[in-house]
Amino acid sequence: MTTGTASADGTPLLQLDAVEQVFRTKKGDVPAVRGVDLHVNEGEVLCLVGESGCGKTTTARIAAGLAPPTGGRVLYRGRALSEMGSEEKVQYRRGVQFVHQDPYASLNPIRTVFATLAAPLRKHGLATSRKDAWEQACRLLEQVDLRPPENFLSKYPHQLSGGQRQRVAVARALTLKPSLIVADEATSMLDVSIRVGLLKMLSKLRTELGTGFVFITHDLAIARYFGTGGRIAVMYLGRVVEHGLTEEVIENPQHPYTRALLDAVPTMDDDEVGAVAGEARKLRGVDIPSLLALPSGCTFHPRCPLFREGLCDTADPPLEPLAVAGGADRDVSCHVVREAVAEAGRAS
Ligand SMILES: Nc1ncnc2c1ncn2[C@@H]1O[C@H](COP(=O)(O)OP(=O)(O)OP(=O)(O)O)[C@@H](O)[C@H]1O
Repeated sequence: MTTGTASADGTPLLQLDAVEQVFRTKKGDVPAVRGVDLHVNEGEVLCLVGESGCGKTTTARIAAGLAPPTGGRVLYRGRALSEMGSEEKVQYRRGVQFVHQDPYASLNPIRTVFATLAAPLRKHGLATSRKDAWEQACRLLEQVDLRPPENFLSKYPHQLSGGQRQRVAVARALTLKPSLIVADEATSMLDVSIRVGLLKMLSKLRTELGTGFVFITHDLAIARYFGTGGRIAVMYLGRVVEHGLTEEVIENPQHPYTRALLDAVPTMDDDEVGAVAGEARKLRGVDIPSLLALPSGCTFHPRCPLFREGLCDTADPPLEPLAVAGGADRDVSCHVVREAVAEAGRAS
């Protein structure tokens, strides 16, 4: 599987342009997303990873049009959502679907599976009759491997297992033949064996239907499995700190935060983690700082094993392309790594 393609004129399917999200709370302003630039091409998978609270869900909700950002723009096929007319908005809403972490919360408990799948088909005029809706619903359930579909159509969410509910949620997302699915920790509430089955099914959809994905997960092992052939963006305190091709980032991480996340993946072979400077692999601080009191300079500096006083605590490192030996298209925001790579380049 390879990365997706931009349209003929190079326009991504979906683009976040300097997106910000500040939540106003009684304790103060919470800058949950702080200037995020991301894009996903047709048929491509972009994984968003990072610890709890780093802004993944907020970014996903903005990408799916569920919350307008307080700054920046979201563009679908090159058109800013904020400037779209009503017909364009309908196309966007059909084209980009959201799959929630908790299918039990996202499915209407008083609707059968058939009613859940038929509602968007009817609303968008895609089913001409009840029989047509029933047949389409059967096909959708087969696509998500719920067979025989007739056994499921009359059931209510509480009569299904967690894995089956999430498959119904995916089937509902597929009703409008979307170009992009934004899946927010879609497998995290499931048991491991069921999780693997769902991931396999989503991968199959990716291949068979060519659907693009923004795939949110805190688990790098899952990102590696699902994101193969795509790109990965690692978030920390509302910012992207590293971005590149999934395999390259996972095999040769550059940002100390990405390296620390990979160290925490239990199944990861240590040999697969590349060495930047042979630094300690443990994070210095234990607690992630509060968004209400962000550290100066690089916000990762209080936890960073590469911390350099006077540099990392004063200047905020921009996310910029980094020439990684033998790699391509890497963006990293770290002063120390950038210096090390530049020095290595001068020495060679
Ligand atoms: N509606 C809100 N009001 C105030 N703060 C919020 C709101 N939604 C999210 N936040 C805060 O914004 C930050 C980012 O939250 P977000 O849910 O996007 O992170 P996440 O990486 O998806 O974490 P998790 O995996 O735990 O959901 C967190 O500090 C969270 O507490």
